[in-house]
Amino acid sequence: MKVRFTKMQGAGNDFVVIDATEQPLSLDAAQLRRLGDRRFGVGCDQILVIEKSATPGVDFRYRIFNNDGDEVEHCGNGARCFVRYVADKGLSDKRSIRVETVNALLELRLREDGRVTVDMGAPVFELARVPFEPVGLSARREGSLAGGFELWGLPGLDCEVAVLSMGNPHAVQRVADVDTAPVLSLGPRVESHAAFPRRVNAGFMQILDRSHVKLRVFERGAGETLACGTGACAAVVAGIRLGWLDERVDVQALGGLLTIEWAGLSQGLQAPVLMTGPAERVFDGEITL
Ligand SMILES: N[C@@H](CCC[C@H](N)C(=O)O)C(=O)O
Repeated sequence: MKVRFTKMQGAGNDFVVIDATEQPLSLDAAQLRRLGDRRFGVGCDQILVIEKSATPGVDFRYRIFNNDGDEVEHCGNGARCFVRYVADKGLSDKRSIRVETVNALLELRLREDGRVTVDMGAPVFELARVPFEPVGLSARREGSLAGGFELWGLPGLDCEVAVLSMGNPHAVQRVADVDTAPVLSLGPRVESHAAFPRRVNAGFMQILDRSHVKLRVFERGAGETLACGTGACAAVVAGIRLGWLDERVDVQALGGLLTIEWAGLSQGLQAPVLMTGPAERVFDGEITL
C-alpha cells in the first residue's frame, strides 16, 4: 500500500501526518513502527492521522500514535502541527478550528505571527484518572493553592514527582540542572514504574525564575523528544500548584520555545491551559508499507 504523508515539526518534536479525510486508513502497529523508524522508514516521534469528524460543530478528528505503534490520547505539539497542516493543505480556511481526539475536544487558533495557540483544556488531578495507583507510596504537600499539591516519592528511583494528566499521563520532577539531569537513565524507569498502569511521560524541569523554565521530557512510547507540548503544560501547571511559578511561563525545550498560560491561581483548577508555539512543514513524501 502506498501512503502519502507530510513530515512536520513543532519545536523539534516531529510528526508524520497522514490525510485520511477522503479515504479511511487503517495502519497496524508494524506499519506505524515502520513510519516512525528513522532508519527503515520515514522517522518521527509520533504519527498523526487526520479524519473527518461525525460530530456536529467539530471540523476534524485526529488520531495520534507514538512511534512504538501505540495509540495515545493527546499531543500538544501535534495539535499545532495538525492545524498548520489543515491550513497549508487547504482542508479548511478557518483560523480557529475545532478538532476531537480520542478523549478531548480542542480549539486551535492560527496566529498572525505564524505560531499556533491551542486551548488544551483543563488539567486532570484525580489520580485514578491519570491513571496513577500509589499503593504503598507516600507524598508530601507543597504550595498553598487549593491546599497545595502532592510530590510523590517513587521508591528505588530517588526522585519526587508531581502527577497529573493533560489528557495523557505526566510525572514531573524538579531538577537543579536539566542539562545534567539523568533523563535517559531515570526517564525510562519512571515511564514504566508500576504505579503508572498505562505508563507515563517523565518530565524534568529546571526553574530559572517564576516565568522561565527549561524542560526535558522522556516521552512514553517515544523516548526523549526535543519538545513535548503536553509535558510543558503539565510541568507549568504542577509548578504553579506547587507555588514555584506564575500564571504565564516560557518553557525552553531542547528544540524550541513554548509559552504556557494557566489561570489556575485566579480562576480555579478547572481553568484551561493555553499553549502557544511553532509548527512547520518539513517535506512531503510517499512510502510503500
Ligand atoms: N509529543 C507529545 C506527546 C505525545 C504522546 C505522549 N508520548 C504519550 O504517550 O502520552 C506532545 O507534544 O504533547
